[in-house]
Amino acid sequence: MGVGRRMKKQGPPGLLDESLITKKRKVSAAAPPEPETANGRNKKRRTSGEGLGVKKPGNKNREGKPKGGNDRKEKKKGPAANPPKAKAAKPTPANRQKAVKEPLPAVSDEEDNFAGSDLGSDAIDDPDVMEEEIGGVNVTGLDALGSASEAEDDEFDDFDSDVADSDTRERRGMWSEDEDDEDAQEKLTAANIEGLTRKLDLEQAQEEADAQAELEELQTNITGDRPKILGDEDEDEESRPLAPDLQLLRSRINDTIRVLDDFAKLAEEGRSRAEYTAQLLKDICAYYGYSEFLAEKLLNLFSPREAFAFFEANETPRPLVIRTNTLRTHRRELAQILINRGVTLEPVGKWSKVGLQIFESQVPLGATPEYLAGHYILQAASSFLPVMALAPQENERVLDMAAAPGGKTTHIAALMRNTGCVFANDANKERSKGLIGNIHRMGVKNTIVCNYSALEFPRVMGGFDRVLLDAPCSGTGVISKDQSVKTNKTELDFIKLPHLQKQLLLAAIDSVDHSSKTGGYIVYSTCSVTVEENEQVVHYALMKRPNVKLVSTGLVFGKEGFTRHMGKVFHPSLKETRRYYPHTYNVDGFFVAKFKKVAPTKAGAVHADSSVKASTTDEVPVDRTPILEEGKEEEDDFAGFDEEEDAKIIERAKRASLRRKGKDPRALGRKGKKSEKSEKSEKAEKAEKAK
Ligand SMILES: C[S@@+](CC[C@H](N)C(=O)[O-])C[C@H]1O[C@@H](n2cnc3c(N)ncnc32)[C@H](O)[C@@H]1O
Repeated sequence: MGVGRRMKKQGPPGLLDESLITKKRKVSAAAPPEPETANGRNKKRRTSGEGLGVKKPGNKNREGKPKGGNDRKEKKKGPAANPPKAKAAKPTPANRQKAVKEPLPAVSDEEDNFAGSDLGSDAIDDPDVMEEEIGGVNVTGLDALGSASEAEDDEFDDFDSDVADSDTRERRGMWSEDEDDEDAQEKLTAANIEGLTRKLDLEQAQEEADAQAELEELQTNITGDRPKILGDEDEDEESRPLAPDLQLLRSRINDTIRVLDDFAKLAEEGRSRAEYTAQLLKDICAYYGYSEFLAEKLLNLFSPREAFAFFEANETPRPLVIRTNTLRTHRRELAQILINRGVTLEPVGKWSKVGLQIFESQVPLGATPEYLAGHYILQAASSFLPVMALAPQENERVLDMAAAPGGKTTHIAALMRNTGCVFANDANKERSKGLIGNIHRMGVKNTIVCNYSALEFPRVMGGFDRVLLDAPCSGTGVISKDQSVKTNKTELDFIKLPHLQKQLLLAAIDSVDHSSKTGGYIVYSTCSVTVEENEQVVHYALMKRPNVKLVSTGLVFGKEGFTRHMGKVFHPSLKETRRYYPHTYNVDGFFVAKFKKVAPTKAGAVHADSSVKASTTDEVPVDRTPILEEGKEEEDDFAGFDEEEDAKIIERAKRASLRRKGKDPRALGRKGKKSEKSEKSEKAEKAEKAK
């Protein structure tokens, strides 16, 4: 049982990062969000997770002092050291959880988002699992990503400004969409003020705790001890207790990280870095409940200290966020109504004009009249990002390749103001029903739902102005929502999934019209943080399709993608891609890459066996990119409804199919010729008769 589970049993987790909000508020509202240092994160965490009954990083234990003594000492410290507890009269995470944990509608548009992937439980199909999250409201502020007190333009504004909100605009208050409505704004703020005040109280308490923690750490560092962490070589493994001592584990994780941070000074004589790293890996697996395979993969993405922050963040839920459906309403109107219903909320930050972060709610957010009328959708904040990067324009033709249950499709349609045409495709029929439901509920009228394996594109249809591939993935970015990811991912998953993702991405590229007057873009996203599913997939596509290049995502925050990792070197333009982590931005882990297609795909670049059926859970994915006619390299790769060409492709597919079955494909040719002949003689007969 992982710590997450344990926490569920023992009560809700502590605050994720309240101080992040406070700190960000101190900097200029116009300043772009900056990632928190892993160090800073750790300090904050020291004050949370009390329900665990374990020590937090930086406590006195890591100095080798008796644990029990430290516990007592900490209790004595009182409110400053443990703000959430000290503020008992204030709303606690448990209160908040209770407030929003109301029954949800039986059929939720977005529920069961992890089910039914083509890759079954191996692939995470939807990071927007917000319905399930309602019980886990976290007061952490997404406004850490930008000030909440930013000018709010009408959500129907030109999209570019949605992506990169102008910093030069005057600040007009939290909700105002124009300068004449200060009264309305005052009312709204007053209604919401109670909840926000409580939040600020918590922030203050958190700050005090941080200061205390910093002091402690300073004291620890002054002592400059060399903690005894590693066991002796001749130590008997079997003599160790079976059940891990969580307190000890956590303390040792802290100490190990401290040693790895300052190896020369703190490591024991004759011990190597590798030994400490191995110990850390073991302890992380035992403490958080990861398989060693996955923990190592994740550990390798970060410095030890940052990895710890990442693993910690996976133990707490991300903030609950809703996206305003601008086809139906405006964010301020929606906020007003929800506040009147007893919801405490705030804009997610200046990076989005449509997101609202929910702090508490007296009503079930998945069953309000506004929800049922499609005024909003429960959607993880990071799920806004791929669509913002895609930046669909009015009157374009857009393909959403893996669309169910439609969080991003409905966002795309809203940005296009219901003009043009969106093709929302998903290989999973069951999930497509949820997609259709969301499309109807949210008043989307420019979208056609289809049910193909996306590997079939562009043979199904091509020539799109923009394509979004929000690919099925392992879900290592959303572990806080699905703790099973910690143990159910195997080496094979990280072979099969990237293989499928690569083929899907090639299909996405081949489905775009490079000569589109307004677009020619492809966005690839996953809710995973592994390099195999992200940089490696993008790098593969760049190698296979020299007719695309990576361009800026236009997103105002996010960490650069890797250009090298564990000895692998990727194309330098990978720095244009963006990574999102729960511990840096308090959003789900995500990856976003944006390509521009600059030329048609050369026919020679595409080789596939199109006879194989769409991928299913058990199949090892195979290359199913479309077959283009050889000798037509210079032509556009638009794959519309060219009957003659389609007939040839089908013929080739049939031959390939026969070959695969061990049959002679020439039989098909003979049959084909025969039928051609008989067709001719039939025509001749008819002509005779007509005479
Ligand atoms: C990450 S989810 C998509 C979430 C969706 N974009 C949203 O925002 O609501 C991935 C989706 O890919 C679908 N999928 C898996 N394999 C596919 C394939 N070969 N072709 C098309 N869709 C596929 C799954 O059914 C799943 O709905």
